Amino acid sequence: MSPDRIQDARRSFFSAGTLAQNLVSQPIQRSWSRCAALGLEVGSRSLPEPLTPQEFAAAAEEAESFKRLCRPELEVLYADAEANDSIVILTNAQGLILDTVGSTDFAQRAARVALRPGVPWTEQIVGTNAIGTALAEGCPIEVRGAEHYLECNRILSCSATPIIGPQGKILGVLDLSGPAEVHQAHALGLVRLAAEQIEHRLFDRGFEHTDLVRLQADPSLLGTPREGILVFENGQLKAANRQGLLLVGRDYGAVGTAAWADLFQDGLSAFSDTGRLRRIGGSSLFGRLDRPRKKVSAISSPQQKPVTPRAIQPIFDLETLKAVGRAVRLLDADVPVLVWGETGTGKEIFARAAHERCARSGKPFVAINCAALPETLMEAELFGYQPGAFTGARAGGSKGHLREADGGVLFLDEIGDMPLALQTKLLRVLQEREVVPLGGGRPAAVDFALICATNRDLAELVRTGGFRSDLYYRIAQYTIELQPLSRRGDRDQLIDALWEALGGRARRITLSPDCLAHLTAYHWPGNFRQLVGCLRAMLALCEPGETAGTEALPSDIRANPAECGPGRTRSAEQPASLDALTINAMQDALQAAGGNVSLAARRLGVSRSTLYRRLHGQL
Ligand SMILES: Nc1ncnc2c1ncn2[C@@H]1O[C@H](COP(=O)(O)OP(=O)(O)OP(=O)(O)O)[C@@H](O)[C@H]1O
Repeated sequence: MSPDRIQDARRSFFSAGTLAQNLVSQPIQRSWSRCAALGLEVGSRSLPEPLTPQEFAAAAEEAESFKRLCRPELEVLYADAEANDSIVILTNAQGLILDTVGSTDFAQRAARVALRPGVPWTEQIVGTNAIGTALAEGCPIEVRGAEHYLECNRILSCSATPIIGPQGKILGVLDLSGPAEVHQAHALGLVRLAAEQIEHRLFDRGFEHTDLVRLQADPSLLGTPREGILVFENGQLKAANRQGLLLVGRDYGAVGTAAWADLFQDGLSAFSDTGRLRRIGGSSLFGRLDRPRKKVSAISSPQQKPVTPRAIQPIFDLETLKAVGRAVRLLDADVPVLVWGETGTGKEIFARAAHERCARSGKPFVAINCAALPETLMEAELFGYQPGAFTGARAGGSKGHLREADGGVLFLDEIGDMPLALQTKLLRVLQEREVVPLGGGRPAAVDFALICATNRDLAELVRTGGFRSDLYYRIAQYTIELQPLSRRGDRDQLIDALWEALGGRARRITLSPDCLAHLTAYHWPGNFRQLVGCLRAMLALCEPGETAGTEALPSDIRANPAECGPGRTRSAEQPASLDALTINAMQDALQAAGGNVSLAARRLGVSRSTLYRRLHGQL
């Protein structure tokens, strides 16, 4: 919808009180009417109240398994969001923002209208918006600029979709938000696809005792996230995904009410495991039946126990494998290890690999991201607390992550973001090997091996007073540096290995030589995270047996000519335009910074996202 048409629609709705036909979509019109009926002030500038840190911690803990379930898709979208000055948002079923990842620049702008973790974005509180309206309408929606009810939210352009559980209950919302002036035509498609994959994974476990039917009009899509799923217990429809219901022309109202015989002409017991299924009053479909394997009593509900995302085996080059070996020897000798690397270079994956191979492998691996924990909660989360230590504390108290790591390995990610007061406390634990929980109580002995990680210059932080020197010398006895992908000369082999690990070969999807050349030439500022995310997205968009050409690539990678990656040479004969000189200067700065976008942007005196967008032809 063009901005002018939205303005016309606003004028007729807010001044004349009428809804002009077709100026904005029906769902937006319905939402405006709901907001008007609630008496929301369009010009209101008061921001929605965030939850208190304790309330937010409780909500985040409750949603922990849901967040874990959505993590692979968040990583896929993260790469796209960072490149497009946008953020990915995950909320719970009440529209409370649990997580945002993506462009730091845009996240800061979004925070000015309280689009940030800890704030509920329901229609009742912030008027028409993609998250709240997707919840109210129960379907995917895009809300652009002035379609937002409140004037202050016009700076946003957001696409959101509810994530729906097997019984039709909304579990949360996935949203991609960016600046209103940039129309991201593919954003809604991307979040829908991601939600479809999350919803599909919900059927991986918990339905072993039931008849689970996979459906598709095209048999080659059976076994992919595009397939429909219907679950029957004693012939009654008990669960389904959206695609499954669409294929049989029903909605979630059919779950719990419809029977097999209402949907198909062929009897369930007569259906052999794979074949055609004739619908009642419709065309036939291809189906595959997973027959029950376990007794009902042994099964817990899939919503209570969502599956953990399918992770791929890490792929290490020889250098990294040797570094893992060194880390193992250090951990076994009780020497802390510091892993340094740009974002997404696989610092946590590296730490996990070292844990799996070290003497403490049978014991816990506890990973804590010091940048992700709100400062107010970090102390309680790390050191634990006594019952009633503070308002909002869990009744039984908490052991704390340091004690949870007892016997195993503690991984402190983004250690450079730990507040100074906690650095002092952590140093004491490392020296005395005991933890004193908040609110008093007896000190408890702890024994863990320590791996810290950062993408910051800790020595510089020490010089500027942001990091305690004594803690620095304690944790940085041995530093391992992980190379950014921009510096790796084996990117083609790496892409090939990741493609295989992600299932590309198993699904008979090949990368065309041109496509592989683009992927190889690209400098991957988001490193493994961006590369894995990009390959996952390409796999999701390709059909089995297909060859992925350059059209399957995200636009920024496609726009980066294969021969013009880092290390390209400039022709001395060609006169350079101002624009070309700027781009070249940016590319040189990026190369000089070893591919570190933040560092290059700092040196050039421009923002990270300006550098990024400029290099990818978006400015
Ligand atoms: N060696 C690897 N092989 C395969 N995939 C990897 C590898 N390293 C990282 N990844 C992928 O990249 C993602 C990010 O990895 P990880 O969280 O370890 O990076 P990080 O350097 O700790 O990131 P950050 O600095 O943002 O904390 C992983 O979830 C995984 O998908």
